[in-house]
Amino acid sequence: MMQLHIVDETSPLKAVILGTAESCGPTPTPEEAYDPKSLEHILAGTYPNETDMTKEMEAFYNVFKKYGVKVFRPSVLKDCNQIFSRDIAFVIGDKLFHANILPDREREFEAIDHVLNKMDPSKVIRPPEEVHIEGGDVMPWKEYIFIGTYTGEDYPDFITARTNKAAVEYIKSQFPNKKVKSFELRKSNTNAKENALHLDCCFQPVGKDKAILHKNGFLVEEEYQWLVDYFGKENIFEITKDEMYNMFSNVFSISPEVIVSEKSFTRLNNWLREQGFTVEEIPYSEIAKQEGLLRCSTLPLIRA
Ligand SMILES: NC(=[NH2+])NCCC[C@H](N)C(=O)O
Repeated sequence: MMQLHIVDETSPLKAVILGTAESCGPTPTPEEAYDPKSLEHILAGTYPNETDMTKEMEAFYNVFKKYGVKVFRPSVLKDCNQIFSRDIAFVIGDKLFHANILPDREREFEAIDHVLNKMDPSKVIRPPEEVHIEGGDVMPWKEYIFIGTYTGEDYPDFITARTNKAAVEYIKSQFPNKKVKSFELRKSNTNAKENALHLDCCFQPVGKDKAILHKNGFLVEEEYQWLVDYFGKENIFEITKDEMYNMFSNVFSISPEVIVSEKSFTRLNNWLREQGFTVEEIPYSEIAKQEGLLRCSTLPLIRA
């Protein structure tokens, strides 16, 4: 039986689900888009194709193989976008939570059944229906669980708001011994530069005590400031609006020392190397057009 174990974002990765771009279907119509960056590329005629995205995901797969990580893939559903495994479920401690994801994406979950079958069924949990939550908004970090949310009254108007207040309360009730810290995120259905789709689109811890952060992704200044104070200004790489749009905060840690990043993220990759990290650079700019990147494409199951 598989022993799940995730308590942070960077401990050495042992097992992961990596999404797939295979049979991701034709270019969606503008009405079918559920994030502003995909919409932008659908309208401009630059939406990415399956061949290019599959190559990018293979490059990611090869990095995992190089570091000896056990990689599971979803079974391929016909004409279904299954790139962003992160959102369909998430692991905290030794439990896997079945995300109550955007209904447009619900189908993606059945494709990981063969992985769930390896787990103790009592450790696979489905939150109640009113709890809206996606893995991109959930980050266990030592004694904390960080959660991105949007609690405005206009929550139902935002297809980009995926984690609600009930989710924050639910996670608190499940983990009474953890400190659950929530962050209100800026949402826009139409402007990707003003939209933090998930917490991992404007923030991510790296290494043991550092973080990548974008101020404008946060709606409440004190919540942003809390992160600055927690990590310390000198340990933070603050990214610009354009860098957030390019998904700089969505790199992925294989260990506290090794980070997978996009090859064009020059300013970030140089900073990471200056801090002593090994940076595994891969091409991922086609997938980036769908407002997700490396962290979004993974669902970590075990970190040592
Ligand atoms: N964890 C993430 N940031 N995932 C990105 C998912 C992107 C996808 N286009 C969506 O809107 O659902």
